[in-house]
Amino acid sequence: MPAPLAIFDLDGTLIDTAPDLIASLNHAIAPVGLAPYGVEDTKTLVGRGVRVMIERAFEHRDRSLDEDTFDACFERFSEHYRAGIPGESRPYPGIVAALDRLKSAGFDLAVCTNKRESFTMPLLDALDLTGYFTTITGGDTFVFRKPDPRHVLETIARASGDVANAVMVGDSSNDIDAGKGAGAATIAVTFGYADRPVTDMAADRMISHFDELTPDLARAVIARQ
Ligand SMILES: O=C(O)COP(=O)(O)O
Ligand SMILES: [Mg+2]
Repeated sequence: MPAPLAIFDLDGTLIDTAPDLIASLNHAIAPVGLAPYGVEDTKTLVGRGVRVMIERAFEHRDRSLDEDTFDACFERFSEHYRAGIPGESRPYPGIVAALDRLKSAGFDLAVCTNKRESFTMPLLDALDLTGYFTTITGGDTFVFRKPDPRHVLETIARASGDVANAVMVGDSSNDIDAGKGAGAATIAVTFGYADRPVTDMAADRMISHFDELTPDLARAVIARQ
């Protein structure tokens, strides 16, 4: 029987990345004359990767976006974001202790994020988190990504886990929908960038601080499946 597996979303779950995402977005859109966004806009912009974030930034300002403009914005975003890592991004309070607890209790840990690998890996490295995870999959690891359940299923497969013994921890409906669709247990965090009320996501459990994420809780949520 494979070890229990705890799978974490990244932006808004493991790491509070909002200030850096928004700063790089503003850097990317300034030359085309789009007014800057604030950190409070993260909830309506972030969650489905950089492409969608840039598309939404134009949509929200009622501006059309052609492919050349997108490419230029994407380039500017990528260069600025990568150069700034880790910037102001920090692991959420209590997450490192929670990862330590789970690991000590025999859990394997994985990351399943819609963030591209080329941003994900350096950020996890810079914050000394990489070593915790047996598997890290990003928004461009496969041809599908959350909320597609296959992103979760393939992450579990790469971690040699079992969906019946896995829990997906995330902040947005992408994470909870993908986890539930895969048949995994789900835990929603209430401190991230949810695009809709966390109470509406029907996760198996909600937590408002990582102090609540104990091996007992993770096992209980998995057992309830
Ligand atoms: O980069 C994004 O838009 C979302 O990333 P996440 O899946 O880690 O929340
Ligand atoms: Mg997230």
